[in-house]
Amino acid sequence: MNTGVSSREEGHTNPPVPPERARRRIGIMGGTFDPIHYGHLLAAEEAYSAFHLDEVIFVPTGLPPHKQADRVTSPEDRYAMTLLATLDNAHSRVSRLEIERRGSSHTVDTLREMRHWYPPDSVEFFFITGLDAVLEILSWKNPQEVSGLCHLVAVSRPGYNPKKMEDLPEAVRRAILPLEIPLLAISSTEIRQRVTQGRSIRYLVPTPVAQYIEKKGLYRGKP
Ligand SMILES: Nc1ncnc2c1ncn2[C@@H]1O[C@H](COP(=O)(O)OP(=O)(O)OP(=O)(O)O)[C@@H](O)[C@H]1O
Ligand SMILES: O=C(O)c1ccc[n+]([C@@H]2O[C@H](COP(=O)([O-])O)[C@@H](O)[C@H]2O)c1
Repeated sequence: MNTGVSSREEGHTNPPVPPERARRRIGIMGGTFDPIHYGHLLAAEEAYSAFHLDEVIFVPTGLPPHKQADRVTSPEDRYAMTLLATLDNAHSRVSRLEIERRGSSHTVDTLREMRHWYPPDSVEFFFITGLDAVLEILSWKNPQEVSGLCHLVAVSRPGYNPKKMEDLPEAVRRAILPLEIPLLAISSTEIRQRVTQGRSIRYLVPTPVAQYIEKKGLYRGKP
């Protein structure tokens, strides 16, 4: 037991007391996840390691602001697939925050709400997005406030040029942490198309997600 008494007085060497971590570092991986795939999972895991995060919270959107609501799979199915994909990862969890909130799922509202889950100034948020999403951030609700509430981890994604981030306003750029990850040219669109065409999605999504899609008959009739 560490009594706080120095090792010399106790006659043996105490292990060094690790310095207190000032603030918890929480990754937030937001997405429509229709369905979740290895591109999402790799982005979250790479951010977890690169920024020494304590955990990553996956937040499936309720109503994705920039996607046509009637073409998106039900929030409950997307939530279930996100859970299945992350169950084997002890530092990941999935939040129902956005799927239980009414109206469009805006990141600023999520960050404002999540701040109140923790004591004031005890947490730092790392919102994890693909480069494609970060380059669109000026079309989000209150992008400058978003940039003030979190670090924006911009992970590389095939087909998007990181130099384009230089065109964003300084207030947003300040919040961005670019992160190069192994490029995976996987998108949910392509997975949906493959299922519709009866092609394999093995090795693009975790097996339990592929099984869920099959069992529920998702994407069979829509590209
Ligand atoms: N292959 C990938 N590599 C890196 N980031 C990705 C990848 N796929 C998606 N992301 C990022 O994950 C987040 C959630 O993405 P989303 O759920 O919209 O998936 P998507 O594959 O882009 O979907 P869709 O094809 O339906 O538009 C976004 O920030 C997106 O940029
Ligand atoms: O806040 C906004 O207005 C906003 C607009 C577009 C996208 N986002 C968020 O960006 C994340 C990726 O979105 P998407 O549509 O690529 O799945 C997801 O968490 C969305 O809620 C947020």
